[in-house]
Amino acid sequence: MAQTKFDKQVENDAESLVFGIGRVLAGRDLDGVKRTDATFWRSGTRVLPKVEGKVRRRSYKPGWRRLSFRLALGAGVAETGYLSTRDLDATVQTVQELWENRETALAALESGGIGAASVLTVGSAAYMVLTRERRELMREWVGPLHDALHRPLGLAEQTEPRRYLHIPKNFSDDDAEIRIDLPRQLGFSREVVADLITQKLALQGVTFSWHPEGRKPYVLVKKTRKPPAKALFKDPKTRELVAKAKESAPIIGFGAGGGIVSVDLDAESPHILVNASTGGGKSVTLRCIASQMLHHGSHVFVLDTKRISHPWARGVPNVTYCADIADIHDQLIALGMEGRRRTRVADELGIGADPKAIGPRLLILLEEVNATMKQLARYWEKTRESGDPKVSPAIDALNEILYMGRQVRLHVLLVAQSATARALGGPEVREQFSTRILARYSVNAWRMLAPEVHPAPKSTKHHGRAQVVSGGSARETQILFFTEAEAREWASTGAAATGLQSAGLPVKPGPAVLHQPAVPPADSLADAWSDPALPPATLDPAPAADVDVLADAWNTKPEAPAADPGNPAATPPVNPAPAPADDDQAVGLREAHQYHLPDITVAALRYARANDRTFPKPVEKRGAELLYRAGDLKRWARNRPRAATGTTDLD
Ligand SMILES: Nc1ncnc2c1ncn2[C@@H]1O[C@H](COP(=O)(O)OP(=O)(O)OP(=O)(O)O)[C@@H](O)[C@H]1O
Repeated sequence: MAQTKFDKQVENDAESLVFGIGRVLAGRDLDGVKRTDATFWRSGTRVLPKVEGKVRRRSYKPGWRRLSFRLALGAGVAETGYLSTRDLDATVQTVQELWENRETALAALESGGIGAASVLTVGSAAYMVLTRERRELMREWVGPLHDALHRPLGLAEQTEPRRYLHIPKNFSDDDAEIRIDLPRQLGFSREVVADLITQKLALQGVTFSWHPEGRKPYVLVKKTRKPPAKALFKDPKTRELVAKAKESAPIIGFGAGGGIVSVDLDAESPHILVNASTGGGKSVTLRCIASQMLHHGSHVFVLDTKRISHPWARGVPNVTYCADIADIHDQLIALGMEGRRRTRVADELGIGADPKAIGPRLLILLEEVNATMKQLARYWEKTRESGDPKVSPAIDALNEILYMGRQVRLHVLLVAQSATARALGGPEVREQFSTRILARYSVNAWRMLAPEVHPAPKSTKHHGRAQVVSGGSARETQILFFTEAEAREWASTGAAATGLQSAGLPVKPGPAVLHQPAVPPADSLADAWSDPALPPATLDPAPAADVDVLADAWNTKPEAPAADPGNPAATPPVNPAPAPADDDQAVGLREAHQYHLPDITVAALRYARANDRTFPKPVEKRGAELLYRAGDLKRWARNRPRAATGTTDLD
């Protein structure tokens, strides 16, 4: 008897059902297409020939895992259904009650929902924070390595990267070990694979040990050429090397194999940028460079709005410590003037002149540039008068100094945290720092500050470990560590102590007192280092071309009207708050307390005189009593580490 259409349909459906159940139990794709070489017991490693379209990750899973998942899902659905049908009356009654009290139910759901949503949000935020590093590792390193490596290794693109790339979160640490599982066939080129791993993970000084034997071949990657774990100044050999280093090329630290890492401020890079997140070793780096330069007779200007960044430097000869924003403002302007004077001197001396004829090397340590720039802008906003330029002349001066050539022996060591690095913005400003020291940096900070080195080497948390970027390459460096006492001792000895370069110079130049007159005050830097044969420095502002680069970057003020360089008379006046006339009075400590520093007791002044190295030097004597310049005492009070007395108020 002929088969009816209905019979055929039943037969087909039964057949499909049997096949479907078979596929479910075998853990195969339900549409029956075999896409990968996965079996019931083994995961897949490649897509089968002639398979088209996207192959999902689940197609690589072994059959038994897919079966377990399906059984668990089915059991869950069945259990829920069973519970609700077991007592049908109760289920119906519950639904009816909910419907009758739908307002209350909705209100309960609403508040419950808000609670659940809050818990979910907090949970998600915590999850995001806790897994941030892991996600960054996958996004920045494991994923890109897989993209580059799967083909040379003969693996399918869809292979789960974590299945064969075992890369620890801290893979750039000295003792980290990277393991990469290899296909059994070994039909790949070791050179190509090793090269790709080194490049994609930005590894330096690593060796590969191949293990092709057995069922699970793999390669291990370990760092073998690494910088020393510590670089301490107290080590006699290190001290000897430091003593031999040139003034223009202080030792920054030691690289792979113990090689010296230094930067020649005359030949390579007049200014250095230090970027690190908090605790990344910024102060230690600055201490290391500044103390070595002081040892050779350089003069250092610490501009520190944080006030306590460099306690070791307070009172050291040739160090001017400015913690108060008014003094930082004045000092930057004086340094700008000095830079201009030096440019003229260099011009007059011509090529081949002794660079020392220009004056001692000057190093500006600018701490936390982001905060400092904001404070300078606010200070100028408060003090400027009508007719003054809108942009802070101190910011202009810094900008100008950054653009001065290395011949003027004026160097800036600038500290920025990563947020500030973004704010540095324009490539013009960044280019002035051809050497950049980065430690504990984010991928974004690296992209911002060292885009020429790609991919960014992974940052490590090893104390004192940094990347010194210059000339288009990055050197992993263990920064030379001076304790505060060592830095102080080293800075106070050598040329600084013999006065080799300080002859005829004020040990601690006073603040620049900037007023309307065209000639700088007697105690300004410009005067102190001026060659009498040269015309006095005038208060011309920064060249118009460079006026707003930093100001823009830190979003301070609109562009200042351009000054006419050929016409000093047209120069906009630079007009910070004039120093009160009585600042020049010579006063004893009691008078100082009575008339100038009422918040500091006479006893405290006496104590400071005996114990504080930064206490001003007396200028006169009245009988047995030592007298001090009132302005010096006030400046000292403003710049003390924590004292608020006399501090410039920006609010
Ligand atoms: N080169 C180094 N060698 C050994 N230890 C170091 C080195 N650099 C930094 N450290 C350690 O890290 C700590 C933090 O360093 P440092 O104070 O310089 O960081 P920072 O970036 O200035 O921090 P903050 O942002 O809080 O001012 C130091 O106290 C020291 O213990």
